[in-house]
Amino acid sequence: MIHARGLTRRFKVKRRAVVEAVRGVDLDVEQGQLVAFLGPNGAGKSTCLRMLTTLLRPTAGTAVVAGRDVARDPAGVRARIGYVGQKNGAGANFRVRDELVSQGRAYGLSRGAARVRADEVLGLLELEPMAMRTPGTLSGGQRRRLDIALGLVHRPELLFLDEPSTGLDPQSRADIWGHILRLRERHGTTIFLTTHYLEEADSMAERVVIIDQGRIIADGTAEGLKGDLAGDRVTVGVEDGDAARAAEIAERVASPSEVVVDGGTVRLRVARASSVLPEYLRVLESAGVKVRAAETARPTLDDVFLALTGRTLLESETEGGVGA
Ligand SMILES: Nc1ncnc2c1ncn2[C@@H]1O[C@H](COP(=O)(O)OP(=O)(O)OP(=O)(O)O)[C@@H](O)[C@H]1O
Repeated sequence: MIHARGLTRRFKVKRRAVVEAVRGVDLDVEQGQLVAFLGPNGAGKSTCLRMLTTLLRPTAGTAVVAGRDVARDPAGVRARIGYVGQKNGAGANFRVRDELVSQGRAYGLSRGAARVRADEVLGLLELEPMAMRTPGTLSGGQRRRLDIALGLVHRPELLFLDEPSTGLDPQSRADIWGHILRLRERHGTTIFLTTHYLEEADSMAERVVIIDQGRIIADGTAEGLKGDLAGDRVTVGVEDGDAARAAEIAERVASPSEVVVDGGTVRLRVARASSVLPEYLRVLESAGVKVRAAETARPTLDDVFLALTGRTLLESETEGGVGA
């Protein structure tokens, strides 16, 4: 569905300065996949999305999207994809159903066919009760559903969603996700979305692609990335005087990728806490080290980003972007 090679975009900002927003991105997305595209502010997500949806020409590289080349046949790409941007504008004055009908007409459907399709997408996004209202009277979550409905009128095989759940309350976010998952399940739609909510990407998407400073730095299932790149955390509390020995024992029995001693607390990063912890506790006990507390935690996608870049995604966000 998406095949990008060496996709690159530079922006000239001042007389000589150039921002390399996207630097040689290779990406393959197969039909029916749900991919979450993550990265801090300024990482290059929107620029990638705009190139893949033909809104922006690549400086270099190629992309074939839904079987059409973005540079040679942008109209062909646009006819086959749906794009729901961050701020989509359904006009505030038309009724919801009329908005959908006119979108269908804009895609070349006859008046009758556009009406039939409008009713279909109203049903798909459970917007029937709002059909006769104007978008201005809808809640944030309902408006977002209307944005998605508008992106689906022409039955795209591939849907791009830029931050579909941002700015919504937790219940509306869950509701939007329910609809996204259903769309994929019932219609096999390929979905490529950006999100700032790491937990959502973790639990909902089958594939996570992480971009930083214009380059893809990780690509895989959330579980795979966390297992390979971050590892579980094990925290053990001992007497202050025993901490160094507990750390030394950890090096021997737990194969940790990281050991940090902080007062009477020993923090480890290990591949699989559930199999390491019992043995570690047993050896500590037989060495006479008294354990006050022991705790394990699964890694998060932020731990993956930290392992790859030395920064957390959240830190990078507050830095206000890490452009080239
Ligand atoms: N039109 C432009 N002119 C100059 N620089 C640009 C332009 N568009 C984007 N950039 C720069 O390119 C880099 C990538 O921006 P982009 O918007 O793709 O990031 P992003 O990952 O989508 O960020 P966010 O999460 O904040 O939306 C940034 O450094 C940005 O300032």
